[in-house]
Amino acid sequence: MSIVTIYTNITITGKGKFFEVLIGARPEPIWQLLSKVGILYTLEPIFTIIFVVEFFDKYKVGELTSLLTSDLGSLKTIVSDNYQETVIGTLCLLFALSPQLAPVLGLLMLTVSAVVAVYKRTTVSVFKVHGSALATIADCVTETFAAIRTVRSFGGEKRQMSVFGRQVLDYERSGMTLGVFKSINESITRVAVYVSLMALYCLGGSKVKAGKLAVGTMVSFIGYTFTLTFAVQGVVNTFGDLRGALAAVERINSVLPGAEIDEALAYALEKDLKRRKSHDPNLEPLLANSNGKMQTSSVGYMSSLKSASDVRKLAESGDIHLEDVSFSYPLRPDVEILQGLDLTLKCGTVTALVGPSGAGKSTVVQLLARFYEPTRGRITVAGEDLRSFDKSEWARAVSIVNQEPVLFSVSVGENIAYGLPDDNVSKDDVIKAAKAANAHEFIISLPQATSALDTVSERLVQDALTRLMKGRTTLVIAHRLSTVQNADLIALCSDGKISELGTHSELLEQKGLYASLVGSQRLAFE
Ligand SMILES: Nc1ncnc2c1ncn2[C@@H]1O[C@H](COP(=O)(O)OP(=O)(O)OP(=O)(O)O)[C@@H](O)[C@H]1O
Repeated sequence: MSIVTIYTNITITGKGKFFEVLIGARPEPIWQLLSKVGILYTLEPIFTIIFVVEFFDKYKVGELTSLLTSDLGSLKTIVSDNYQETVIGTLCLLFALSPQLAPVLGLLMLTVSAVVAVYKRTTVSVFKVHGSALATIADCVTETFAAIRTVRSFGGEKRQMSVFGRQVLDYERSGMTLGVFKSINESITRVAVYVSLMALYCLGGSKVKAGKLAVGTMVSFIGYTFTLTFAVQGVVNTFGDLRGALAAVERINSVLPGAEIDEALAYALEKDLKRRKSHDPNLEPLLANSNGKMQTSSVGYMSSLKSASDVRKLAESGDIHLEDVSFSYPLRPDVEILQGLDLTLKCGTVTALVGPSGAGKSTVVQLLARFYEPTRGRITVAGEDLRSFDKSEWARAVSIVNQEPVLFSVSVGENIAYGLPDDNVSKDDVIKAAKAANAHEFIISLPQATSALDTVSERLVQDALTRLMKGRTTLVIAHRLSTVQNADLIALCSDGKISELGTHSELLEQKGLYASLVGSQRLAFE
């Protein structure tokens, strides 16, 4: 009687790439056969299967068959994480099981390999397009959230949504194309397998009939061919995809309940989208769930918001008051950044806001731009509470010029168009805006590169700003004394309040914090 034990010692540190399979010819002692059949190894990373065989009796076909049949299951389980290795390992065992059926198996392998090779060649570009479509979506999302303040200050939400929607549609299209390729590959492969199966039945059947092959051997042969080449592949792939998708859904679900919806902004966007006559197909997938109904809960209040023309009129004619404004950031509700701040920005004048680092100057700007609402107190424009203004319209009335401007990864022209109110901005509008910013000459000298904007003379930018500020209500936050001292009014912010107010000379005379900032050169000519 044969007593054969197989010890498997498997080390997997990655996917195997190079295999050398030694296949022995029968009949010969089992340990020799197994040592030749079973040594699979990869050079890098290491994938080694070592069979240690204890052999006490002579080799018998039937026992070998049952041994392979019973132990192959565990071997399959062990290596099933690595599909390629599974196939190659299984093939070795199948060759050992029945060299008579090997030609059919070879045919199957050749056909499948050819299909896979052709498929891989033809789908490289499809995969690339699909991958880059996904990367583009990721870039767009990263860029949008990194520059969310710029997006909001220009009222660019709809534009970003449209760009995102277009990219999602591109991704969907490339996914469909890829799906077609995958289906064709799957179909051809399956046809190859079924044809091979028929051939196996014919060939194997004739050998069984002639008494040259055991029925069990043939059944095992066919069974393993299918189980290991397709079922395992299909199940592993499907469950892999499903697991990934479920994990993603779980992550999304863990984030969504904590997200707060800015209802005023959501309402303004929906209203804006409805008002536009032009139909943007890129936005459709993103709005598919709204069914044309407002999603916001306070529609009554929202629909009483001031119209575009009212907002513009009030912004152009009225003073802006911050009245007893207190504010804490949502993530730090216990820290009050502004504590009853009062400030008036006179219509058409320049107010400079100065103060120590962390005093809350940028926070004031963010409240004025309505990135946040005051926790207490209110901001009024010409006596009207800012909360009664449509957020999108207010974004159009307010411009924020950052010290470090954000540029989106589109052309210079598209970056300029971002700040213009209409969706269909003409080239002339862009040129006009570029001229107003003293940037036209410089831009037309550029080959394509936006990064060279660093070389624009700061003087030119300053001149353009000075010109554009005329007649506009302006709040300047600056550390440059020349900018500050020319302002109509200087407000010093400290401890969340305005503690000093006046012109440059008045504040110097007060000999307070402003005078000491100037004295210590924290406000300085540069
Ligand atoms: N998003 C935020 N969440 C929580 N705290 C914030 C946030 N943004 C700013 N802060 C905190 O609010 C305080 C005021 O910040 P702010 O940027 O308004 O000061 P600043 O006067 O403009 O300072 P600087 O001159 O250094 O720019 C700081 O302590 C800052 O850490």
